[in-house]
Amino acid sequence: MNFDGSVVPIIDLNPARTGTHADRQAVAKQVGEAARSIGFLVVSGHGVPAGVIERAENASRRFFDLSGEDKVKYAAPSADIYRGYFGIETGNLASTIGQDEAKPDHREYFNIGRFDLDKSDPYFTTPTAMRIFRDNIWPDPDVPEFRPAIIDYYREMEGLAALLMELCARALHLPPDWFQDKINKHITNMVISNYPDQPEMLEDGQLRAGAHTDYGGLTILKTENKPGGLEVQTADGRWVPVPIVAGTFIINLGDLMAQWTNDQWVSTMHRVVNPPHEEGVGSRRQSLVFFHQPNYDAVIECIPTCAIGQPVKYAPTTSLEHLEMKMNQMNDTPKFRNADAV
Ligand SMILES: O=C(O)CCC(=O)C(=O)O
Ligand SMILES: [Fe+2]
Repeated sequence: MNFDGSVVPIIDLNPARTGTHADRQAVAKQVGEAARSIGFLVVSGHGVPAGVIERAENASRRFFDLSGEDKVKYAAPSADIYRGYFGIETGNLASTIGQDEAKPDHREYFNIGRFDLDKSDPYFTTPTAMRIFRDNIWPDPDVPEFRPAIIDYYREMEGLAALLMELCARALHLPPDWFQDKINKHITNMVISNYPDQPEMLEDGQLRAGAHTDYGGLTILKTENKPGGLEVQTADGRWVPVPIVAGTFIINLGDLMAQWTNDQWVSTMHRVVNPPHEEGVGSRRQSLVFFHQPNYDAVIECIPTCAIGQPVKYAPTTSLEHLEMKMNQMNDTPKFRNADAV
């Protein structure tokens, strides 16, 4: 089942989308095996149109091609707003696992949140909601195609995430809709990261993205096959590359899935490494990352089928409580420090 000898399996979702009940169960079983062993999987047959992906990738590339001066026009107006453009080396993901001294990640990124809130539903207007559902910042004047392309892509990701969560429920011997009321008002942040060409070596110990686990339920990643890519840490501590297969997405579980399952499933440590020096020129790499995050008030506690015969490891938390705990650990270095150097 593993792709090309990798520890990360490739799983065809097509039978789960179009097949019989038995087909769905069979795909769910594969998802469960990957979740239990490495916490990463590569999915093909996902049904997301290639054109939607391509438009989102092209619009994003055009955004990052703007001058630093143009890009900072789309930066968040204050540090507590996690939207819009963040300049190169503004933070280090390794700070979220306690490595406060780690050097800043050599990437720039753009954050997008939900854009279609039903304001007649009080969930979306509470003081907590006001803090989370900030207005998006769109680069309309400079890249008018960005907003529609990203909205279409984000909608596709919502559908794919719902399918994956249903497969997770099946794999955990839960009713297929078990996660439904925990994700139907999700608070997903999508991050588009650009890792620029690296003509020069970075500082010792500095990476494109430092080691971390993701904070939410699951992450859907679309990236490129470039020198200097994504690595996952195996249970015995080795770092191994994740295969980049045309037309697929990489899925990884986040901390909430590990807590829900009492660590039967893994929220795997991963990082983005630098290209070899001789391949630094031409190594520019872009990732579209959909951090599927359950409803802010979703309670995360050991699910019944994972509590059998084992002590429960984690105290209950909520989706938002965990997210904010991790966000507060992120050691933001001064923002937009080198914005015009890219
Ligand atoms: O760009 C990648 O391949 C993954 C980045 C990542 O792990 C993240 O942004 O959380
Ligand atoms: Fe990550």
